[in-house]
Amino acid sequence: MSGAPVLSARGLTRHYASGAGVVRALDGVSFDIAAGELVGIFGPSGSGKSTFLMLAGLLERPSAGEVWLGGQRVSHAGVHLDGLRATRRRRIGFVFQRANLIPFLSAIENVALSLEIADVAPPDARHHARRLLEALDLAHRADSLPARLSGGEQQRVAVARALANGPPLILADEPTAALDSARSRQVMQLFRRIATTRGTAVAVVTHDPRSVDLFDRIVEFEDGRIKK
Ligand SMILES: Nc1ncnc2c1ncn2[C@@H]1O[C@H](COP(=O)(O)OP(=O)(O)OP(=O)(O)O)[C@@H](O)[C@H]1O
Repeated sequence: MSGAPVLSARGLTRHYASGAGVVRALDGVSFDIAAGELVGIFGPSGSGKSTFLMLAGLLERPSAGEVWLGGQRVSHAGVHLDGLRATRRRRIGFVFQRANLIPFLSAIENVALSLEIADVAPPDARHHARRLLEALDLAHRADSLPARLSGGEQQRVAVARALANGPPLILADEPTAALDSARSRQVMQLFRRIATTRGTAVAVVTHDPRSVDLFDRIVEFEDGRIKK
């Protein structure tokens, strides 16, 4: 299995019924992301970027096409999404525009929770969560509630949470849209570091041209397709 792309999208398509017509949100998108690769997904509003992440992240079923993870076909038009829950939890980490941390849990508890949901014993989860926060330069914030953290710190906790189960794939949807340019750069550098040092495949949807130098590759969407 080694050498297979971490993520392979093949002819990925998603149509939505809209009034009398059909919206072709995604229209036959194929591309691979290898281990250790940081890919930027750009394109105008409505071009299908978020839809792609929802399909690649096994959160929605494609109308046609397939999603392969590590050389294994996991999603296709007939798939039952409920049956993919365990695969999603083990193999994919998500980061969204807002950190969406649980407000009454500290930073470390937010990270540990995602491990406990995956059946890690609470003391081990807490230990691992602390190590992750240390690795992301957040050890000194471990016991703070989200409201006491800056936007950039919250987003780094969200990245720690996405990394907690050691997924081979991270999917991020506009993770820096709510941040100023310095903090946005810091979060993008974090993705760069994760890809390089852990060999994680990372796809980041963004409108922000300031971090293009960090990407290994840029994919541009237009009208639900990859722009040639
Ligand atoms: N659940 C849905 N039902 C109907 N149409 C949808 C649905 N989700 C997305 N669409 C449509 O599909 C198209 C692609 O949307 P998508 O959110 O993937 O674009 P995007 O590139 O992520 O845009 P943005 O940069 O604004 O987030 C749009 O025309 C959108 O209105």
